[in-house]
Amino acid sequence: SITLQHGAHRIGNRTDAGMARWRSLRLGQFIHWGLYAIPGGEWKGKTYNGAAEWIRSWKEMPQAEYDNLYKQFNPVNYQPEQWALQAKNMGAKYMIITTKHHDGFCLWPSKYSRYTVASSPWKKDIIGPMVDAYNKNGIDVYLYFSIIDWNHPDWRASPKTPADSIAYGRFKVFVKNQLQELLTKYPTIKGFWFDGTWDDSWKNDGAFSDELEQYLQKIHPGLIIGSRLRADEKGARHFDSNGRLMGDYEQGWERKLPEKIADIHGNDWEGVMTIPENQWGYNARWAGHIKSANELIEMLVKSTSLAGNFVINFGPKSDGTFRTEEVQRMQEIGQWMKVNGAAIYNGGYAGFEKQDWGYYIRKNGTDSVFMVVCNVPVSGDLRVKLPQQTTLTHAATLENPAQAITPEVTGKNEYFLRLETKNFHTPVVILLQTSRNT
Ligand SMILES: C[C@@H]1N[C@@H](C#Cc2ccccc2)[C@H](O)[C@@H]1O
Repeated sequence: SITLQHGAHRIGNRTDAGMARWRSLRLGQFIHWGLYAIPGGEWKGKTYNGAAEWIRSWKEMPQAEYDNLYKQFNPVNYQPEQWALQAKNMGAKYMIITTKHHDGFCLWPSKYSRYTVASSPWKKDIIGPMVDAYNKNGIDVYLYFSIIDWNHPDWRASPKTPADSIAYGRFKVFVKNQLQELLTKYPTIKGFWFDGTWDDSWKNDGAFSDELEQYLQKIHPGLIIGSRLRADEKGARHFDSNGRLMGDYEQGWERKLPEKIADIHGNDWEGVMTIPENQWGYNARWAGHIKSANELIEMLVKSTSLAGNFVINFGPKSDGTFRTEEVQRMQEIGQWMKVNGAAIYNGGYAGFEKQDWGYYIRKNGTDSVFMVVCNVPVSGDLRVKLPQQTTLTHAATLENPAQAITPEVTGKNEYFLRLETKNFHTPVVILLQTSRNT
């Protein structure tokens, strides 16, 4: 390995209580909300085919016109308490809100910028009431913050001249000030979710990203910050030039998930997922494949089975309401979580041989293992192969815990569980009590 000043400062996962809590939450809600919800993927009769929150970069969108959308930001139907209750009923235990996306518009009245809600017809702080409402409902809040800021005069993707470098130096002070301001105004937040850290200016300044992370931890000990913030002094991101994870969890799983346990290299990780293929902000026209509640539940189960968190994204409309399809997903997922949440919260890798019918999840630190059946075999027989020296002592679904399923023992550590019925409309969860033969 090579000597690095600004690589990973810790080997292995965090072991403190704050990180253990993050690890137990498993299901999060992402919210992308901002000026981009006003055009909603369309402009003057034309449809933007990219991600709605990137419409400012579309050649058909005059940047000055986009930058003036703040004069229309007035979410008269914004009800943070309703948002929080809806998230609670979905079973989300944490929420990530865009305080500022790449367009630079701040959903809080920052004293370091005029490009904020304070300048809009709405005038009031959006973030504060949201943090309060979610915390009141027992949901932790993380603040999304984009380093890229297309609106700020000192932002540079790739400084070319000495003047660029001086401007970008001012920009770094602005970033540090805004982050300190967010921590001061919203002290109950549990961490930052950084984005927009791929440009040269950031990638080639590993020292600053390192110093910034240490500064934030100093003023707010225990903050949880993913790997996307950091670069090392050689421009390596997420993993330093020695292959070690920087930050508190791997934050690269965006619209994709690991397939097997080897893919996570023992690191804490989090997957973030859109319901359409690639829309984070509100898009009036949802085209392409729209994920069903069952698809999202299976992704949540898969993530939990691989010891990771799973965050589902929602893009509220400019008036502060959610589109019907998103409300339906939250309700359907919530119904499943009400019955089966015990398999998700505090769930982790079981260490059992993967079977075709679905996923194993171990309740962390116990001998309780859940089978989540997503693919019901036409035979109705579920094969369970246990590790050596492990025996099955009891099995029953979470839906009918009093109705034990008598396993058929077929050989060394192998059982078949027969399902009473094969017609399920959502993944079915069976709790296995096992014991290790010491
Ligand atoms: C969490 C997500 N990250 C942002 C992005 C991006 C992006 C930008 C360029 C190439 C590939 C992905 C999206 O706008 C959304 O905020």
